[in-house]
Amino acid sequence: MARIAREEMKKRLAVYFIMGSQNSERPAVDVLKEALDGGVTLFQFREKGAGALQGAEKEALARQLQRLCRAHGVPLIVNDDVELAIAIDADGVHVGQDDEDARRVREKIGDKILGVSAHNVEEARAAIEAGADYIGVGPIYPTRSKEDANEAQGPEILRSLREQGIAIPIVAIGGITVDNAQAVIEAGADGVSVISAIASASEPKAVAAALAAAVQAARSR
Ligand SMILES: Cc1ncc(COP(=O)(O)OP(=O)(O)O)c(N)n1
Ligand SMILES: Cc1nc(C(=O)O)sc1CCOP(=O)(O)O
Ligand SMILES: [Mg+2]
Repeated sequence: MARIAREEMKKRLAVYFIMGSQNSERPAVDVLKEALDGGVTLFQFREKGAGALQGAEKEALARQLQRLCRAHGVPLIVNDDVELAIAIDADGVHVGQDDEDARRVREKIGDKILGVSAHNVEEARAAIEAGADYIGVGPIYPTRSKEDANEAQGPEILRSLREQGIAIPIVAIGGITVDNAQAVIEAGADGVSVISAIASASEPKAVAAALAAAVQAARSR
């Protein structure tokens, strides 16, 4: 298997849904099934925070969600837990600045997809050097889904990274909804990453479809 090509990565980032069992009152499997039917293009398993599953239960849920993703041809990325990603043969891993060193993660996961969080141009350059396939930039807008989130930076951070020559695929994250998705793509992101917009929706399929349409509309401008 070879590293994912840049253009393929950009396409995959279009509607990047992140979820763990703690993000919805409904079973995660049901929410993900509907979201995939709506057009989610990439999924991150992020089992984290109060009430998060651990150990064998966490791995069992990851494998359940992975079966769904595979049935839809959508890659599954594991958040933080590199050993779990390797154990279940996930498609990739996402790590932040306080997680395992990205260069070390690249060594461990070979050609799997590597996503790294970056909040400024220095972190973006370091992520590229470490072998990231994409960077997650946020929070763009205020979020209630991450306890230790930084201050919201607005879409200007995306424009600024592009102006400073950062060409790696970028997914924007934090407070993104159907209403502001076009603005972040126009500012330079290749896709949008969301938790609550889909996980808390009464109709995840409809929201995923609306996000896909918004990204597509902004891309074709
Ligand atoms: C796509 C994407 N972007 C950013 C993050 C945040 O990662 P991190 O800063 O490590 O925070 P946690 O998600 O681990 O709490 C992400 N998970 N995904
Ligand atoms: C997981 C995560 N990382 C962020 C960052 O800024 O790095 S913001 C965030 C939570 C995104 O959830 P919502 O779509 O509900 O705002
Ligand atoms: Mg992390």
